[in-house]
Amino acid sequence: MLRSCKQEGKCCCRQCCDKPATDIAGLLKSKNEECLKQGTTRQCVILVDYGSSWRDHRRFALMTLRNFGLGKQSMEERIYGELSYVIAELDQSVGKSMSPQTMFHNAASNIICTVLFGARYEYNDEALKIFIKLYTENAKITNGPWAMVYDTFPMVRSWPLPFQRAFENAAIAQKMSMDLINHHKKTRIPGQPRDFIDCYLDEMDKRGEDGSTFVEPQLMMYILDLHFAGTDTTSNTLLTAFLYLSTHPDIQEKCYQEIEEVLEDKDQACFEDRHRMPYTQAVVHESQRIANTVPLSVFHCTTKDTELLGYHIPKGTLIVPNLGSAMREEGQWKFPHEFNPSNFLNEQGEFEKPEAFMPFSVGPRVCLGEGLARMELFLIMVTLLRRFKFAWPEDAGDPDFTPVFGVTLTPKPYSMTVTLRRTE
Ligand code: HEM
Repeated sequence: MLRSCKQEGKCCCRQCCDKPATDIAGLLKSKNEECLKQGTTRQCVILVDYGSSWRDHRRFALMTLRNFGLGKQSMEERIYGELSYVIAELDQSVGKSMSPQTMFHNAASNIICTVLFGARYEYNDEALKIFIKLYTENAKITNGPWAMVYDTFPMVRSWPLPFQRAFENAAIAQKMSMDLINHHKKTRIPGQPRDFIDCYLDEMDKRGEDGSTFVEPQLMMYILDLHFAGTDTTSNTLLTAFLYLSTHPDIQEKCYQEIEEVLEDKDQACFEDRHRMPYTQAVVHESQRIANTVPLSVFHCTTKDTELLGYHIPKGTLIVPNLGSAMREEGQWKFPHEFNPSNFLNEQGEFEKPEAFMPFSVGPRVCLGEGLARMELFLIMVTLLRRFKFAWPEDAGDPDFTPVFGVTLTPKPYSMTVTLRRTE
């Protein structure tokens, strides 16, 4: 299939995921689903099959995110609120080297937490540390060799092998999610939602109990879906971006110059400013391309017999969207194998997005948090690059760009030195 796509000069992944309607929007009962399903009878959005429950929950989340300010100023304010803590942490590292590993996870987690639970956690809060540990561990286990063993040999599933860790983690996360819901139930005023949980509880009241898919166990899983999806993805993309920026000082400097020129005396950037910053936009996108954060997307399956590039694909076939291959495919990119913002710039230096760019996937199951993630990446990168200069430490040896594989790709732990450019 890849060969016929190449012959036609088209992007195979896009043609596949973007098929009309919902031909491949289904999901098989995969090992991932089985893994995460243990201990609960519900799934919510990410691993749920195509159908009315998925559609209703997806619509509800998009509407609720919009009501809490996505695309409006209030989401920018949430991001800037969290950025002030990131800046405080980096301020303490000025003149030294620091590892950004947990900092970006904490920040991304807190931004989505303010929408979900109406609260953020201090960076040394035990609950935040536990959430992040559970998510990062499970992101590796569920696409790792032990998950393959689990999937291939049903008889070993109850044995005390390392995949049991994923179930233990899921059980702890579910309990934490349920505690948050119970706390909300005690403190909420119906009809006056403070956050996503309150909105969902209001929706449950509205729909009643007659066959509605809006029920508490779904809410518990929904919180975890959104919290995990909104944390490990954005943070690993930022980690990759700063790994490459600290090792490519020329690119970092060009970004800084453009940001300063465009913002002049303005205290901070807004998301709209991206249209006046083609080079920085290109760097943000190039970071996402090279990060290849969710390399195999979420596994789909065909919902009916379908045709793709002349191939017949029967209903129920497992589809693994290889987003990573699209984002490095020769013929689709000027510089497929190097970190080079020119991949997103035309001859006139204007920002241009090739169709093979699909870190959020495409089609009906496209990432639900794309808008939020894009806003976070732009505002965080612009703000930090304007205030600080990041460099690869002289004594750190050669950088290792090989990521650690999992549901998400993670750069190996690294440090960068931090210098202050401006104080206000
Ligand atoms: C750089 C950051 C992000 C990347 C690269 C990313 C990527 C992806 C990808 C590849 C998928 C699978 C789409 C498919 O099945 O075809 C996905 C699904 C999803 N993402 Fe994201 N994501 C990011 C940030 C976020 C954020 C911030 C949220 C939270 C609001 C989020 C929530 C979701 C949800 C709920 C789904 C499941 C959608 C569905 O099946 O209907 N993501 N994401």
